[in-house]
Amino acid sequence: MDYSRLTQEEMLSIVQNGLKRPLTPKRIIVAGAGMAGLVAASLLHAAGHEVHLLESSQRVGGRVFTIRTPFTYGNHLEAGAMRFPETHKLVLAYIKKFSLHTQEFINSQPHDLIYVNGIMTENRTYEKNPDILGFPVTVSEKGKTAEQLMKYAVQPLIDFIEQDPDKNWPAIIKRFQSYSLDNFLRNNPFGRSLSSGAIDMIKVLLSLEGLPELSFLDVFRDILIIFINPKLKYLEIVGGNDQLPKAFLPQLKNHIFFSQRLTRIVQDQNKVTLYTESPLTSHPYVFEADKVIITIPFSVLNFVKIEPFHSLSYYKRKAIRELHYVPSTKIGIEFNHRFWEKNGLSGGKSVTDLSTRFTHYPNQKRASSSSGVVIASYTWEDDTVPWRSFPNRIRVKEALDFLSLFHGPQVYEYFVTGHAHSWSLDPHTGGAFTMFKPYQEEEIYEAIKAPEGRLHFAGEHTTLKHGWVEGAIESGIRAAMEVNET
Ligand SMILES: Cc1cc2nc3c(=O)[nH]c(=O)nc-3n(C[C@H](O)[C@H](O)[C@H](O)COP(=O)(O)OP(=O)(O)OC[C@H]3O[C@@H](n4cnc5c(N)ncnc54)[C@H](O)[C@@H]3O)c2cc1C
Ligand SMILES: O=C(O)C(=O)Cc1ccccc1
Repeated sequence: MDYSRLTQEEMLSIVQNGLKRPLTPKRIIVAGAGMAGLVAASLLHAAGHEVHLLESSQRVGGRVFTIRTPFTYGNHLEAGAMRFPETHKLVLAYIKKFSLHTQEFINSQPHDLIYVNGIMTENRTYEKNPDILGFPVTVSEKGKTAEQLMKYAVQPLIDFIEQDPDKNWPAIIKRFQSYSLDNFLRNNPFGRSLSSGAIDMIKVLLSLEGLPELSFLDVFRDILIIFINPKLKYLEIVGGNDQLPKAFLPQLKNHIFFSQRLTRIVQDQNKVTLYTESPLTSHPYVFEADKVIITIPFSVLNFVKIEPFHSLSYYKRKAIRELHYVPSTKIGIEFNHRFWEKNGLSGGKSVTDLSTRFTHYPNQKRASSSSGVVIASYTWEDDTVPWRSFPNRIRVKEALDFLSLFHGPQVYEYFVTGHAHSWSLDPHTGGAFTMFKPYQEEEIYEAIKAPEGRLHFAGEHTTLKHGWVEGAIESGIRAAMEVNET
């Protein structure tokens, strides 16, 4: 059975009630203690299997990564997942299951600053008169915001999907999986092609300028449907999103081997043998299992020898080689006074065509201290490449200088400290999240998630919710069902 066809209701029921008890418990190893691995291990352990996790780092959470050092106590940088759309019901179900406190993640608001084409304005002014930014749009495109222009280009697609999602998505994939984002916007199949000025406006204001060659469908599904919906609300966990992966520790802490980097997998008729080494000491270890769930990002799975060669299909190996991981860098800067709040920015963001691109301000209305950490820069794909080349010290300094263009020299007066995380330099992930290139959805999506003998696969990359915790959870449930039922 293809458990990736489980409905949201079926998955929510599994989160609440667990899996059915197996006839014969198995020895199961889960490689990777990110959200996918934790969910799969939690469900299988509760069902009665003997479960262990192998994790190369020294923490759980993976790309849910709340960085607290070097910031003042109570402050942190969400280097990975920072916002959960209210439509991501599986994330919300686990937040509720663990009784975690949330608050609104304010994704945008009227006082958001925009500094583009040398013009400084606020979101509320731009929304009334988008042409203020000076993009060379056509007469028919005048008076429309980037979100409105994007919606105009994709509305026929949204309408077709809404008619009958289950029936229509396969046809959409067939017809549009060859389109890159750029190609779809320039040669719109619905006769709604946009001018290059309008496309520039969309790419700058929606932070898409770095990924025009990526699959239009993937960008549409993972980013556009979400970010062009002004009514959609987002949540964050008060005190740090890492409380979500850490909430699995009471159940799993005695079943996780940390600092165990998987280097080799050998499967035979009766078992799987896993070879690891400690990244700290290079000491080798060996583990055996009846079934294995691999949640390791394919970017780093390329460095794991999987034997015998034909224990993986041609298309699985092709997928592991080819799957694209978007680079991303986040730079957090702590200030001892939340000066941005006097401009009405509690939460919300600044958007610019300068190298910092998106800046996110913390929602700290209830904070006890006067300090706060701003995500001074959040970049994706090509936009993040220049930031990778600098050491952290320079990244923080450059980001602070860019911030001074928005907020003046007070940024230097209130500056406390800063820290940056570049995901493509992270040896545990090798990138931020997957995004398909054109044609990959039809060519390798099924192979990415398909089991291969005793090996099962989970992780955000094995779903069509690339770049979201919801996808990781969904995959963990699916893989747990596969292992439990076979
Ligand atoms: C910059 C950024 C921003 C994001 N923003 C959001 C957001 O706002 N909202 C949202 O919902 N999602 C967001 N995401 C996506 C979300 O964080 C991920 O989709 C999700 O956390 C992935 O979980 P996973 O279990 O699939 O993979 P991971 O979390 O990567 O877990 C894989 C685990 O495997 C371990 N590992 C790697 N190699 C080995 C090895 N050889 N041996 C053993 N263990 C190994 C890793 O250390 C890691 O713990 C963001 C991600 C990034 C990077
Ligand atoms: O919310 C974010 O910042 C994310 O990372 C979500 C996301 C998912 C897929 C592509 C880009 C961003």
